Amino acid sequence: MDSPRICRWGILATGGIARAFGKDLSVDPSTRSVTDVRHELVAAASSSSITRAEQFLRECDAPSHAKAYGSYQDLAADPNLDIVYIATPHSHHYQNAMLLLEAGKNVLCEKAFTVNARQARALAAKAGEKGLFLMEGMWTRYFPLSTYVREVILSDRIGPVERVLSEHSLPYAGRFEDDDHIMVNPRLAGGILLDAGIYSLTWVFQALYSTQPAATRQPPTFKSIVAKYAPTGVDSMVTILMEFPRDEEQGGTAHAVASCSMGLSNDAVAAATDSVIPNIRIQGPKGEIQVFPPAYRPTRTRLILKDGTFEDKQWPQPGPGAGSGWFNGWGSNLNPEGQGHGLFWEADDAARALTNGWKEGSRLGLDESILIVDIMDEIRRDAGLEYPEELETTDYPVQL
Ligand SMILES: NC(=O)C1=CN([C@@H]2O[C@H](COP(=O)(O)OP(=O)(O)OC[C@H]3O[C@@H](n4cnc5c(N)ncnc54)[C@H](OP(=O)(O)O)[C@@H]3O)[C@@H](O)[C@H]2O)C=CC1
Ligand SMILES: O=C1OC[C@@H](O)[C@H](O)[C@H]1O
Repeated sequence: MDSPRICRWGILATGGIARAFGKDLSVDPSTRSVTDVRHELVAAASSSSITRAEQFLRECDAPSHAKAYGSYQDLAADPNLDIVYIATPHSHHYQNAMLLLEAGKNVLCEKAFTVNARQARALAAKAGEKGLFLMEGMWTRYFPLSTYVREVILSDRIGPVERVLSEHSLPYAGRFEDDDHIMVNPRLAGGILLDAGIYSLTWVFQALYSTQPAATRQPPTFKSIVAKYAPTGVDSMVTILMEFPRDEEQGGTAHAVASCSMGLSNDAVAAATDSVIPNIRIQGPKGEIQVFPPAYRPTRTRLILKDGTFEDKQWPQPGPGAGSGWFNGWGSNLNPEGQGHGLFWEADDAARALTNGWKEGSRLGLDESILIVDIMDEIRRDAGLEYPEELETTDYPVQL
């Protein structure tokens, strides 16, 4: 057997998800039956201070030779990296990714990919021009649970999908210390759509778009309703009604409802209390596949078929991992000590792509990332939601 390819990672930013990702890189891949790739955290940069980057590397158990940088520019100039993971707020993804691509770095960029689709297209074009790998870090697509759900759909066990109900809310309202919080600050491209709605859309797209034949699948038409968070004007609740054309053989259209809220508790409370209420339901004429909360990191599915089949499955994240100590807004520890977080699945996919010379993620290509940002653009436009000009621009470099 060939020895695994070691992928040398840099991490840009040192916040919550950066720490979870950094810790996941050190989880032994054999615990998830992965033998072709391994990861090494070899550098991290903090825009706050080099001391912060040093502390971050220690928290992530990075090897002693890992380099700490006090600026993102210094990280971009490091010649010893295979790829860089961007973990800044949405507002900064475009500028950060452009910095890295210009410096010749492969990039894995956290969701939501960019503030708008013009920026997503500009990044895809830059990556293409430079022959670099570029992927949106929509980790949920890479879980074995998601592979199983897609297989259920592709194997026709529930028949052609007719409807998807997809919900992801976070119980944050009233819990922000101030209006600078990442979730509600327009200067950080806050708002529930880019933060959480993208997961509701992810499940709709896994069921009704990426599982359809590439040659015939078509973008949906849709309508949306948006409520706003009064103190800052960002979106606080979004409901999207979608209609997907189906191919000639299936006929008609499939419907989807994708919703998200920063004030409701159904997702997090359901996860904390082990509720039996699914928040994703993918329905066809022969039955349905359900996914239980939270939608971004589900660990439980249920298949119910009209022939009497009842298939419950648990999908714990492998470990042992270091635990990120990552709490949701309801106080539930989403990644207790001893468990992996689950970000290693997307890291594996990116590392595998580098080995094979692929330029995009295998479960979410750039075209689909761009299409989803296009939809979010239109929802924001219809609701009169615009971020500050320097966040929406495709100019580079712009100081934010
Ligand atoms: N996949 C998932 O499950 C999750 C994904 N996310 C996504 O990850 C990204 C970051 O979220 P999260 O880690 O929660 O955010 P945090 O606020 O915890 O961290 C963001 C980091 O970005 C850097 N940063 C640079 N400029 C700014 C700025 N002007 N204001 C604030 N931070 C800045 C800081 O690092 P430094 O000072 O070191 O430069 C900061 O620590 C978002 O895109 C979010 O949607 C978030 C949570 C979960
Ligand atoms: O991606 C995310 O998943 C989990 C949420 O708690 C967080 O707000 C979001 O950014």
